[in-house]
Amino acid sequence: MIIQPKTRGFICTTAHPEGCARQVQRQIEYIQGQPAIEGPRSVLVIGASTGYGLASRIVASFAAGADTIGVYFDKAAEGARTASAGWYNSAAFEQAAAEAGRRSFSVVGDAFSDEIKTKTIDLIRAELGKIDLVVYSVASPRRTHPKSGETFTSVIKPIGDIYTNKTVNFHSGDVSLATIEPATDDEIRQTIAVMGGEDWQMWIDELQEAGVLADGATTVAFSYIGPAITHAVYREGTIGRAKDDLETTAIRLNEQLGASGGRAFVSVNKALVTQSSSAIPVVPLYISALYKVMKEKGSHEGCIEQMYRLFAERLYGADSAAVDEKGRIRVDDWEMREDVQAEVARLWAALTTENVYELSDLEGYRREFFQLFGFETDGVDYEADVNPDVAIVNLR
Ligand SMILES: NC(=O)c1ccc[n+]([C@@H]2O[C@H](COP(=O)([O-])OP(=O)(O)OC[C@H]3O[C@@H](n4cnc5c(N)ncnc54)[C@H](O)[C@@H]3O)[C@@H](O)[C@H]2O)c1
Repeated sequence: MIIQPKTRGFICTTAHPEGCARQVQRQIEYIQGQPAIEGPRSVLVIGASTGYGLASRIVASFAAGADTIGVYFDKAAEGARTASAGWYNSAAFEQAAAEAGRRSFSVVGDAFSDEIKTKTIDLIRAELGKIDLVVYSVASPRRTHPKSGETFTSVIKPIGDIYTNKTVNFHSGDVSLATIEPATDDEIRQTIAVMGGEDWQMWIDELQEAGVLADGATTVAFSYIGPAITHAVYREGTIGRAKDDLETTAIRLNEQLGASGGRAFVSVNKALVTQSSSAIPVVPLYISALYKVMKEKGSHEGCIEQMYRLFAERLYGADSAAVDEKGRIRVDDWEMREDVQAEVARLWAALTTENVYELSDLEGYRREFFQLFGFETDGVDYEADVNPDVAIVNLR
């Protein structure tokens, strides 16, 4: 079939297998051009099919030469529906890993469930023995609690006061004011239940109890802080409360794993175009302004560059002890540089519908958004007939 993008708001409901494969290949080639990392040998990535999770899996496999298991929630093609981007990404990753002689396995299903945890543990036992790095990179709008059965929905809202700021429709370029009502206490509770640390803690507990975590194992999950412009809707809003909970979980896990020489970290990453970040009001316009400034300064990074730096310099490098006052790794350091933020703030104040393509990299944002789904990728013939039905080798 001929696959074209179909968008609904900030969601693209189709994905292109060849375009996704090329995006994965581009990330692998970037890693192959970097020095190898003396790092983990057996890696579990939870939330491994897109964004930061996929990039960390590529780094583990192609820079450190590790065996990997990826857990993710993606759908195969069915009838007239294409598979999701994460499915095609993972198919391409598994294929490339197999060709490079790396061992890798995919577990597709709900990482929040007991069933997928048990399945993953059985797979580790059967194939890898023990894991020495667990990357937790799940981003989801919903979670069903495995014990109580309650389904929680996360919201992205301010806390306390109504919040108004600029936002952009990145398809049309319209800059307008978004006004968001504050969250209720129950919405805060539910957002923490989805995006906080409880599920990460459950994974580590269950891996440890099953005896499949190596002594000295490391685990890392991802957080975000960002500038004052986004604080009300992000760090001081509902999602920020969830990140506070994730960061508290890291401190607890660090003690828990520390008993056998292990470590747990939160890494604060840069704001980037991913399926999750495109759903947050205000943030896409901020990212567009940030990209403009960081590209001009030559310090722009995507997921793969961020994850390479995290592994090479922080988790397994000379700077492994470099954490902030709250024990967090900061690979958002270049984003948060004073000169970068001063320039972003200057642009932010001036941004309007009339000048948005000039003062920000909205065109780059829009293109990267479509590239997440395998569209607008160089070298792909989008008029050609493609088979949407792509198998994942090593799917368990
Ligand atoms: N994108 C950013 O700007 C940014 C910045 C800093 C930190 N982060 C954090 O990084 C982490 C990953 O975010 P991302 O932007 O890479 O998101 P993403 O949407 O690209 O990836 C999310 C991953 O989670 C998986 N997933 C979702 N629900 C699942 C479930 N129930 N079971 C199994 N897998 C599931 C998806 O399949 C996908 O692999 C999040 O904690 C996010 O807050 C993101």
